[in-house]
Amino acid sequence: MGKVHVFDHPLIQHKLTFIRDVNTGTKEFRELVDEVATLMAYEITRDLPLRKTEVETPVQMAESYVLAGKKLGIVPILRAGIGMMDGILKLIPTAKVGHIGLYRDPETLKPIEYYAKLPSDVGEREFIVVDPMLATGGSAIAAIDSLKTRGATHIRFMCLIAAPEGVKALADAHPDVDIYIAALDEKLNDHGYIVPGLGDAGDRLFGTK
Ligand SMILES: O=P(O)(O)OC[C@H]1O[C@H](OP(=O)(O)OP(=O)(O)O)[C@H](O)[C@@H]1O
Ligand SMILES: O=c1cc[nH]c(=O)[nH]1
Ligand SMILES: [Mg+2]
Repeated sequence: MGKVHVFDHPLIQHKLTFIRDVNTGTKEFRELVDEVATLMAYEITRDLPLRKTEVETPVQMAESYVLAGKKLGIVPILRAGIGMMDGILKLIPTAKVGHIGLYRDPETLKPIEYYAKLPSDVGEREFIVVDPMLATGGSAIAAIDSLKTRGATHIRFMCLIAAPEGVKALADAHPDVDIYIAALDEKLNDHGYIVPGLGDAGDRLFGTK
């Protein structure tokens, strides 16, 4: 079973309050999601492996460290995942980016894939799949299915807000995938929205409502 990590860093929790706020407009919402994504990227990379190296400083040679693990890939789930991408790339600028396009059918709540484009060296990378919302879990499960079908073997999932139903569904479907969240909310409502949540992440990011 994958682990579930809740990032309780005070800056993340503070910014999340304003992301949730119904009175926060599109510009500020987008900026806050970007900032929280950067902070979450800082936390999620905490366990990346290092190897020792040497560097010549202006004073003398010094023992130091560089990253030594697999190369990284970020996969935002379109659309809303795009809102987290730049914030992550600020800290991991050499990561390659794959895109998986999914929307939730409003009647059935089932995800429909409409796009997938991944780096060519999928099998050699460790992927972080990102989406602000983990509701029923259907979209995250489908995105990770799609990545695995194309050869990915090391995958983590990162979101802002998760419902318990989505965490359970994702953990059951992909027990090898660790889940990183900023907040675990109460439940889903009858329309599959997270309660209390933040509303429709895509619409709030892109101003489409
Ligand atoms: O866990 P689930 O029940 O699958 O719901 C979560 C999905 O719903 C939202 O996307 P949406 O379908 O609204 O598409 P959008 O990003 O294009 O707005 C959200 O960004 C997730 O991808
Ligand atoms: O609460 C929710 C659930 C799914 N997608 C969203 O954007 N918000
Ligand atoms: Mg949406």
